[in-house]
Amino acid sequence: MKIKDLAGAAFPELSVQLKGASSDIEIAGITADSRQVKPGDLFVAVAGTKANGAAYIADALSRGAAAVITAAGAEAEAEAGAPVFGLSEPRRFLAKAAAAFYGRQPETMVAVTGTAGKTSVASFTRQIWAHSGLAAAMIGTTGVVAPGRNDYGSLTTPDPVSLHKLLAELADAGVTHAAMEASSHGLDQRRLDGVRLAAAAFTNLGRDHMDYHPTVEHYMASKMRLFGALLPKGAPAVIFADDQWSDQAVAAARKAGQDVRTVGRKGEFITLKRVEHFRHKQSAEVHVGDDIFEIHVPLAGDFQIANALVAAGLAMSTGIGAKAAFSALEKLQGASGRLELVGHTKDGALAYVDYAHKPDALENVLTSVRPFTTGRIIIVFGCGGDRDKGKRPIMGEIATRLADVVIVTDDNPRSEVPEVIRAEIMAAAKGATEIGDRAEAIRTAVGMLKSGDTLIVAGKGHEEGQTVGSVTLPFSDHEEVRKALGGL
Ligand SMILES: CC(=O)N[C@H]1[C@@H](OP(=O)(O)OP(=O)(O)OC[C@H]2O[C@@H](n3ccc(=O)[nH]c3=O)[C@H](O)[C@@H]2O)O[C@H](CO)[C@@H](O)[C@@H]1O[C@H](C)C(=O)N[C@@H](C)C(=O)N[C@H](CCC(=O)O)C(=O)O
Ligand SMILES: Nc1ncnc2c1ncn2[C@@H]1O[C@H](COP(=O)(O)OP(=O)(O)OP(=O)(O)O)[C@@H](O)[C@H]1O
Ligand SMILES: N[C@H](CCC[C@H](N)C(=O)O)C(=O)O
Ligand SMILES: [Mg+2]
Repeated sequence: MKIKDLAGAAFPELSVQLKGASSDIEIAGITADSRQVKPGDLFVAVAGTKANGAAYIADALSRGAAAVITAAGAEAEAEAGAPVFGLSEPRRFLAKAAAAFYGRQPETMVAVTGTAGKTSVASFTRQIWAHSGLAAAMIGTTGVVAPGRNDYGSLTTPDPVSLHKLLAELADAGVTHAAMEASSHGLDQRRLDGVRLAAAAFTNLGRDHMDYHPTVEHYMASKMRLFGALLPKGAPAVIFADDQWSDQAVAAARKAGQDVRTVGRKGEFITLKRVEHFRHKQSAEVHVGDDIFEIHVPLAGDFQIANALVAAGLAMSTGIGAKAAFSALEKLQGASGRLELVGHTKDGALAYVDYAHKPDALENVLTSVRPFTTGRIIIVFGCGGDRDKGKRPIMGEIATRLADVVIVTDDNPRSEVPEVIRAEIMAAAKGATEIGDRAEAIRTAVGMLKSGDTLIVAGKGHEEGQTVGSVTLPFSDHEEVRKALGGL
């Protein structure tokens, strides 16, 4: 593909620089990582959190880059060898150029943002579409699920080059519908700017990623790019109505001229009237216009009703009828490691694996299991290293307030000293026990279970590794819980 065809009219800044022969430069591939450059590739230098790609232009050229895009101003300093063009938004260019280069995307794409519930909503939306016979996919924290495909994930929102390569593969394999997660990092770093969205959704906002975002307003504003910058005018914006931040999300979508569809107790598109919680399932009455539906969700946790309604809202905004959407909910499978029942003791104490690794999620999950726990709630959790340190004491406090037995352990300490992370949690977790080794912490907790108790092992969910330093050792909460239950 020629460089002039990569970004089309979207980057007049580039068009004016592409004079004469330079506009016919052939591009063999695109990358933002100089170490990945192959001869003939376009290297897009972007400024990141640790490094500035502009410092690697020489490296990219030495590996045979055919051309370079960098921040306006930085091109003057680059060594010659191939054309170097300066743009005001290299990250946006990267996303648009990757979309143009790989070309195809599933016809109907939706994206969901929010602090908690993204993976669940993306997974549920895929399941509702699939229930109606559509070739549907999901892309998110747990990976990629599509007909005949199930890949383990790494980033919640992949970088634009991997994302568009993936979307083209899915479209070529016949996938027509895809639901993806839009993380705040992804939105802020323009990873989704090349995706053609048919609808988008917002679940809620709570504390997360305060190591990356300077303020909660910046965090919310990054999320609101989904409506303000990405979703086309007039397209459906499905918004969970019962969160503290719902009004701001509605205002952002209205300002962008979108078709706002609220769901929840205060929702106008899908109105939640009544919920009954059982041990492993929930039933609810919902109204859509003048129609009344009784829905049954075979999952525990109040929050799953909220996620199910957002997913139904997205499906109903992309061609699925209300009846079909709600009947699909009866067969819903929870996303791996989201309040997932992994087993129970002989006398019926339940053991769940959950992905709560932030305060609101922990609070939600602990309050969700209280109504059906006649004995004690036992929680095993930790906090990740190289991530928001402020959430550690907050999560310590929540755990001790809402659970009866708290065991603080390790969860991906990464480059930090695990004892220090645990101490920061323990400082606000009066009466908690500290057991660094996660497998031992799980064994200890399972060994304590008595009839009526509920165990929650939180923080790692679907993860298959424990990252200590720069090494990821195989580790699965599911497996450790099963092993411990088997040994009773
Ligand atoms: C903080 C963060 O989001 N970092 C992501 C970001 O890296 P960055 O732009 O900050 O990279 P950098 O290291 O500063 O380097 C800047 C640029 O120089 C380039 N470079 C660097 C070295 C070199 O030799 N040559 C070279 O060209 C890099 O490729 C990069 O393009 O862009 C990279 C490529 O897209 C990501 O891999 C990387 O994710 C890191 C690994 C990460 O851990 N991200 C997490 C925090 C994340 O994104 N999480 C969200 C939300 C999770 C959730 O709550 O669900 C997610 O979407 O997963
Ligand atoms: N709607 C919700 N409201 C509050 N908490 C929720 C909600 N949905 C899920 N949770 C909690 O958050 C955890 C993660 O859920 P999920 O993976 O669906 O969210 P996510 O937004 O994708 O999270 P991440 O950003 O970490 O990928 C669950 O295990 C549960 O503890
Ligand atoms: N997407 C999140 C996942 C955190 C999961 C938790 N197990 C941890 O390692 O902190 C992040 O990268 O911040
Ligand atoms: Mg997720």
